Order: sequence, then C-alpha cells, then structure tokens
Amino acid sequence: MSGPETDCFIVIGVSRPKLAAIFFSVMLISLFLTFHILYDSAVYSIQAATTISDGNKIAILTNRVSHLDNQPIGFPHRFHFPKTSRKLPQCLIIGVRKCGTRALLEMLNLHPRIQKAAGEVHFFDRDENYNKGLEWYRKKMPHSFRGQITIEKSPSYFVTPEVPERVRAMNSSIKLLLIVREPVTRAISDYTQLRSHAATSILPSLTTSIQQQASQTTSSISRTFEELSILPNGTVNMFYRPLVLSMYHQFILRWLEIFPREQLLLVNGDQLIEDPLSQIRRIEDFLGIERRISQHNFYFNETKGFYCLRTEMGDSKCLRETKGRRHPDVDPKLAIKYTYAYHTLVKQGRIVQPECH
Ligand SMILES: Nc1ncnc2c1ncn2[C@@H]1O[C@H](COP(=O)(O)OS(=O)(=O)O)[C@@H](OP(=O)(O)O)[C@H]1O
Repeated sequence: MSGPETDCFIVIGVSRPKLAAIFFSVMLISLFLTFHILYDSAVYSIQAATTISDGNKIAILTNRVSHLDNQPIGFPHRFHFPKTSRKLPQCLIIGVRKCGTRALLEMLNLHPRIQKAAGEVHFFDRDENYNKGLEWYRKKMPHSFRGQITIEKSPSYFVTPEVPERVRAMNSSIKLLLIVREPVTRAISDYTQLRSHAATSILPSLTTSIQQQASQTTSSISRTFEELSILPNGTVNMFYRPLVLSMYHQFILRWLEIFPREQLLLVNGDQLIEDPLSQIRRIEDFLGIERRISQHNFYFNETKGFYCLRTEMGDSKCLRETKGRRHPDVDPKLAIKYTYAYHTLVKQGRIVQPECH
C-alpha cells in the first residue's frame, strides 16, 4: 500500500526512577572526574617543578630529602606519579671515598632533571649484588620522569678492579663523575672515619672473638695517623690503606682503559667545599642539562663550617654530622713529608696526578 510518507519518531518510554538513576550516575561520574583532576593538579603543584627539555615541557618530580640523607620530605612513603618509572642510572659517581661524594650527590639532586638513588647500592663492586642481575639493580633506582637523569653513587666502585668492565657491559655511554681531593687531606679524612667507626663498633653484646677482632682494630685505630703512616725508618708508609686510596692514578688508569676520557669528569672536591656552584656548573654542562642550580641553593652554615643546601621549596638542610668531621691535628712537617713523598712518586712517573679545574 502506498501513501504519503510520514516522518515517524520512535519514542522510548523511560520511567521516572530510571531517568533519575541515569542522571545520578552521570553526576557521580562527573564529580569523580572533577575531583580527580583537581587532586592531581594540586599534588603536582606541590611536588612538581616544570622544566623545558628539547622544547617540550615536562613535569619533573622533585623528590627531595631531608637533612638525614635518605628521608623524603612531605610523604611518609616514597610517592610516585603515573608516567614515572625506575631506570638504570645514566650517570654514576664512582668515587673517591671521603672526597665529598655525598655532598656532590645531594647538590646535584637539587636539579629538576636529576633523580638520585637513595643509598649506596654497591651493585658493581659486590658479587652478591651483581649476581642478582640488572633488574635487581633497576628496582633499587628511584622513580623518574622521561628526560630525567638517574644518578647513583658508590665510592668503592672507583677502586674495585671488576667495576669498570661491569659498568661498560651495562651502558658503554654512561657518564662518570669522579670527585678527588688533595690526597693527604683525603687520607686524614679516611683515617678519621675509620677511627670513629672502630670506636663505635665494640658493643657489650658482641661475642668474644668479635670483641677481640674489634679491639685489635681499635688498638690499631687508636694509634695516631702519624704512627700508622710513617715507618720506623722515617719514610712514608705507602702501603697504609688511607694513603694507598689517595694514589688516584692507579685506579683511574683502569677506568681509562675501558671508557673514553670524555665520559669521565673529574670534579674538584676542595673547590666543592669552597665554592660548590663552580663545580656544579661544570657538571650541568657535562651532563648536557640546563644550568638550573644557582647560588640561592647554597648558604654557608657557620656552625657546621660547610655549605648547606636550600631547595626551591625553601627547605634548608645540611649534611649529617658524619660529613665534615673535625680532623686530628697532623704535624705540619709530616703533612709536608706526605706531600713530598706523593710528589716524588708523581715526578718518578709512578703517579699521574688527575687534573681538574
Ligand atoms: N657541604 C658539605 N658538607 C659536609 N661535608 C662536605 C661538604 N662538601 C664536601 N664535604 C666533604 O665530604 C667529605 C665526606 O666525603 P664522602 O661523602 O665522599 O664520604 S664517604 O666516602 O661517602 O664516606 C667530608 O669529609 P670530612 O671533612 O673528613 O668529614 C667533607 O669534608
């Protein structure tokens, strides 16, 4: 049958309660989304700093620490954002022990493009860790955004023979930071640390044999730096470990056999104490990141006698009391003797002195 075509509407009957339920569901979903967006942006504005990388804006998590090295400020547990992941380090502070490795790491961590590993991981120098594999190591790293550089420091990497090759196997283009200090001062700092550890290592609960060992260590440590480092014939004991570790050349050579010189930056640890910014700028350039750390991030603490750090959030913190210990007075004549012995080795070509600015 044909007839005039009429437009017809299909009317679906919806009962009032159903309509109300749909309405409330939509309301709830929009409320949830609005709250989620507001919450995210609030958290980001507290915790994130924005930086520009290669023309792209990326939000950078500033996961800062309190003065006791590893405790995050703000959140009781390490809080991480979506879009962050744990990455293997692209830069390592390989040493040298007692040259300011902790101060350097904390200072670099002020940079929005840098995330530091909290403790010393000792992945490459301890077989029991190395054998756990790279995935274990990666899980020890902090969460970071794309474009951030993860840095780990373990000063014993520098002196452990297997480490350079192991690091190369992980990443042959990794950047290496080596902080050095005037060698005699470093040796005295090392001696001071060993003495202080030995003094605190004897506890009443220890077994007799451990107590004996500890008291032997203590008796050697209770000897003065001079007694330990000068032989009975009056010459410098170049086998005394704190002095051996100050002979940087023998360890550097191993690294330079594995890595090109451009991948290793020597940082001047004495300068880091006097004028931290001068060294931090060199490192920002070396890492190819914007110069974001400024004089504002440092202030001199008269009581501590060292520079302390100030974050963008206005928190200020000094390194803990084990950093910046008072050194024993060493007879200046002996200090000259060590220095002379050291320079004699340099002249004889048995030591290549590292140059840094
Ligand atoms: N800003 C600031 N605050 C405190 N201490 C500072 C700072 N900058 C460098 N230093 C020097 O760092 C020395 C400790 O070096 P490390 O951190 O490499 O020591 S360790 O190997 O990790 O034990 C430590 O050595 P000592 O003075 O012997 O304690 C300091 O001299």
